[in-house]
Amino acid sequence: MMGGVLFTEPSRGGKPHIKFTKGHGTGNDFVILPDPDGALELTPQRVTELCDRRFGIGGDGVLRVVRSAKEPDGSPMAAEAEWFMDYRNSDGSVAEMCGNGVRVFARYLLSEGLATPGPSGLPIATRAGVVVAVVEGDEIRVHMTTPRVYAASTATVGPLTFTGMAVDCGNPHLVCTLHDGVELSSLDLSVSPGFDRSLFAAGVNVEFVVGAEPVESADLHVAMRVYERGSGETLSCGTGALAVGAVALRDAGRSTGVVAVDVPGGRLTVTHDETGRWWLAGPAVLVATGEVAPGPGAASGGGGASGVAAGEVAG
Ligand SMILES: N[C@@H](CCC[C@H](N)C(=O)O)C(=O)O
Repeated sequence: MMGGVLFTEPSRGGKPHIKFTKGHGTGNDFVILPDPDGALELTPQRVTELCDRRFGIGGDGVLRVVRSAKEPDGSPMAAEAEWFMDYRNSDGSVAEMCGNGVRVFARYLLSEGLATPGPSGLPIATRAGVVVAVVEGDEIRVHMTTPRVYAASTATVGPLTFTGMAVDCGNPHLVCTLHDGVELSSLDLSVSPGFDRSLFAAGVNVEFVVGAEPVESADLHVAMRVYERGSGETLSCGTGALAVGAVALRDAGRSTGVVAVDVPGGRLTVTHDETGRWWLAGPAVLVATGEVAPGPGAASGGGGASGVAAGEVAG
């Protein structure tokens, strides 16, 4: 395990240094900030600085680790889940849920000894409700909130228009199936796909999906790429995979089943089981710890670049 970390401590020169851990789930990467008592003022600017891949630590988002009781969005769930995942996209925006993030968040809590799973797993509060994480070796499997497939819509990528289904996974998704002859790798996702802003007033995460060769471990197998609201194209999106899995099972006329979802960063597995639960499973890895020197005025929300003062990489 990496060195133990907990929020700020007076450090060199008397400046408070913020401790962080870096982690990822299938290449969807996060800066994890322990803030058990909710003392950290995490402005959108601070988030963008931390997530900057050249001037900061780099990440698709930030996971602030705060006790539910200490966070207004989390306190209604405090009796059910001690810890709240405060998720921020790399552009500083707040999101309701992050499927890879919550798996990495669980790995972090367990690695730091901040939580012990109960008989049914480790409950974690999110803006989309309480989810429950279960460790299975290198993988973390999460009982997610139920995805709701609710409307047909379209997305555009350059001159191409794709039909898709809107899916609510706590956060918004639009799952588009590619037409025959269009390669997943050919899509230019360097800019946001076009979408119906009257349907997705708060923005949307857009998944592009193709069928893949059967695999033994799953009933269905697909591959996807994603353009995430607030982060751009990422190597993986857990809630995106959940949305894709829900649409794939629905299109196959199946009420239950296992869907292997290949993403550029690896494979996630979505399961709808006989009890009606939806599960998301995949690897969740912590790769480094370090300290960030707050920039000038950062504690009060001002600017300043993040300076990594010290770090340690997991072996
Ligand atoms: N990568 C995440 C989703 C993160 C939030 C999303 N960009 C949004 O704004 O809804 C995942 O693994 O689910």
